[in-house]
Amino acid sequence: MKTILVTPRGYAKYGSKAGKRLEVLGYEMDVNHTGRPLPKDVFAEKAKRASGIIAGVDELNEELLRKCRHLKAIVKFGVGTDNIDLSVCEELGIKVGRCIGTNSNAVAELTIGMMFAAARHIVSNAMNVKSHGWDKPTGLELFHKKIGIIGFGNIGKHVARIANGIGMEVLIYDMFDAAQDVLAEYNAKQTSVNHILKECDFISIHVPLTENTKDMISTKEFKMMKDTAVLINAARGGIVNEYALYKALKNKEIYACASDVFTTEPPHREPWVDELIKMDHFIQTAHIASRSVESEINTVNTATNIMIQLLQDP
Ligand SMILES: NC(=O)c1ccc[n+]([C@@H]2O[C@H](COP(=O)([O-])OP(=O)(O)OC[C@H]3O[C@@H](n4cnc5c(N)ncnc54)[C@H](O)[C@@H]3O)[C@@H](O)[C@H]2O)c1
Ligand SMILES: O=C(O)[C@H](O)[C@H](O)COP(=O)(O)O
Repeated sequence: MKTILVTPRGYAKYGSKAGKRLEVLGYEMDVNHTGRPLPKDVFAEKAKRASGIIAGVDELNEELLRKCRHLKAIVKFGVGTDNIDLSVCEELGIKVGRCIGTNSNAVAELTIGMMFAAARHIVSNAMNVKSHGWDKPTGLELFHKKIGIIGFGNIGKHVARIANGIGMEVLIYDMFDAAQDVLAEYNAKQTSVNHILKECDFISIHVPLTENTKDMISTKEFKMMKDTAVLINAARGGIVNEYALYKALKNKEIYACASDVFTTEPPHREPWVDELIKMDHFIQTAHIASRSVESEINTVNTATNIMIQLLQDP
């Protein structure tokens, strides 16, 4: 029997009907119902037997891919494929699909939520009240402030749309120039990364993790930012150099940062990482940006359609 390995929790929750469409085509569904990512060794054993994998952030590196002798297709339950060695997939003829746009509004809404939370100390103040305090910190408003969006793809555009509604001035940077009508639609001005770093009050990262974007925001870039700047990273760990971020926050070079991602997830508990995570002007969430009911249902359907298409392609 040919098997489709499915690891994401969203698929286990909402995918039983969609999974039947693959069963009708003769595939057995091996769905991870644990609610947690599979341990690496368990994932590897299951992957080696699979014809298709609907994967979350599970690592599909060269060593494992070369052992997956039955594997025809991988569908990323989301968009970021930095966990999959794409060049080895190409060499081995393993097709790779991703669910473009299905989670982009979910990520944009979390991004905007983090901007408000970081600017108004919502998390640290709620924690203070939970431990019987009644501190009253003063924060910053978003209205009439400049937001710099680095990466103007599906998520960046949703962030721009919401930021417009809040009354922010929207500046964008992308490696590809946006067309004038698209800029007009999002009421956005195209500029350079350096201009965004120097001039923006809120800076939000929405590029993929690649060799070009690793450490895109590090010591030099923090020095360029305003000391009132708020940085949001709901893209990938490693695009913002976390040690440089720790130094910048410790030295009050920026106002605050909120991050949904970390280079290693969960973060390795080194002393400086613990110190960073405890800082009042730093918010860390556990890579939850894509996890809304709406986004997970959308992604289940799209991932299933793509898997069927890839398995049927000659
Ligand atoms: N936190 C989460 O749960 C979560 C969820 C979804 C996506 N993401 C991350 O967000 C990223 C963006 O997602 P998306 O759906 O908007 O993807 P997308 O492909 O629609 O947009 C990415 C944009 O980045 C631009 N880009 C790529 N490299 C660049 C560079 N070096 N400099 C400037 N621009 C560059 C591309 O041209 C593109 O416009 C994903 O790759 C993923 O890593 C995170
Ligand atoms: O790139 C994405 O779409 C998401 O960051 C990623 O896939 C989240 O994966 P999850 O932890 O929800 O499996």
